[in-house]
Amino acid sequence: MDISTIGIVGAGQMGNGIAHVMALAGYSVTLSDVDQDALDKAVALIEKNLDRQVSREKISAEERDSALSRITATLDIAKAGATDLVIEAATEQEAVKHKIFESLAPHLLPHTILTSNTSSISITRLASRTDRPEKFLGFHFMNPVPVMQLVELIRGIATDKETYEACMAVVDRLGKTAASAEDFPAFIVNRILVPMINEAVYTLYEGVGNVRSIDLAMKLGANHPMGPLELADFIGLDTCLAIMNVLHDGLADTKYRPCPLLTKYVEAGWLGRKTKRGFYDYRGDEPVPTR
Ligand SMILES: CC(=O)CC(=O)SCCNC(=O)CCNC(=O)[C@H](O)C(C)(C)COP(=O)(O)OP(=O)(O)OC[C@H]1O[C@@H](n2cnc3c(N)ncnc32)[C@H](O)[C@@H]1OP(=O)(O)O
Ligand SMILES: NC(=O)C1=CN([C@@H]2O[C@H](COP(=O)(O)OP(=O)(O)OC[C@H]3O[C@@H](n4cnc5c(N)ncnc54)[C@H](OP(=O)(O)O)[C@@H]3O)[C@@H](O)[C@H]2O)C=CC1
Repeated sequence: MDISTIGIVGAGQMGNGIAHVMALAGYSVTLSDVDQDALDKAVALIEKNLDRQVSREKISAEERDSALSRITATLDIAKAGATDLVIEAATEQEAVKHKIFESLAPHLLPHTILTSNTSSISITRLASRTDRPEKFLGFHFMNPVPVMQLVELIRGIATDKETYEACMAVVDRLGKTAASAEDFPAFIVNRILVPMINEAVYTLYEGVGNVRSIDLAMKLGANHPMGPLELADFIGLDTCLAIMNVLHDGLADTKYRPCPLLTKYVEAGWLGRKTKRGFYDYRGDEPVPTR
């Protein structure tokens, strides 16, 4: 099946990155959100990131302009539904995602493939509430989308071969690499990465190190490009907590217990970079550790 139009639901940090790479690869993109402010910010950020690519001579000014002309931002979810491939990239809450797939249902074309960029939630369960579980796939990009090479593809129990192959062809056209994961809580990357981040928060909670020393230790001691707390702020602490809850509930093992300190930051609304405060405070010129 040939895919030329893409609908993205959710214009947060992942939605804007996915719109960016899809438009650059020549797809016609409809980006939707419930919030006009989120849409405006997403388009401005895409423009800024494309400009940076032009200034670093990764793309030409013409490629930037035609990519931008292929993106339509809208509050109308119906327009995102009437496309060849829908990628849901809204907040990591199962109820929110079910509601989005329900709202999309009347607007889908008969051949529309439905996917979710979820970090952790069961693809089989999301698919089972739609009219097309065989045309449903986990399409999991990594953050920042324009930079990261990997896309995890997760088949639900009913996903058919044609759907998987059509999405694999999209990954190829983006110049990215796919890894297949089975549909178990948090798939591959986050099953390994997010418990490590949670352990870093326990390390902070128990006073083994402070924010700076924990991040420094993992950057210089394990050659990670970002320390685990810096990375948690980058991902979003609400998303990290949601993933730990899916692992804890789905695998029923206490080793996935979310650290109470992570919960406390989320309860405070200190969600990391996106709210300008998390394990670091980003309101000044330089990030300042909050512990
Ligand atoms: C939670 C989930 O479900 C799954 C996940 O995504 S988990 C998170 C996975 N991601 C990671 O682990 C990221 C870890 N961090 C890194 O790899 C690096 O710190 C990084 C790539 C983000 C930045 O690298 P860096 O060397 O410190 O920064 P910098 O030199 O400024 O940037 C490198 C390139 O990335 C680009 N870049 C950096 N941040 C970007 C962003 N947010 N958006 C777009 N492009 C970005 C820069 O423009 C630069 O591009 P060029 O090479 O074309 O010049
Ligand atoms: N952050 C990361 O590193 C990664 C995240 N993911 C996954 O991608 C998805 C999005 O994450 P991310 O972009 O970080 O989250 P963000 O919080 O940055 O963005 C989520 C966006 O979805 C919007 N939204 C909420 N409800 C709806 C709705 N009903 N309809 C349309 N839009 C809605 C939010 O609007 P508002 O702000 O108004 O609520 C917000 O603009 C999640 O499933 C996450 O797990 C996957 C890979 C990496």
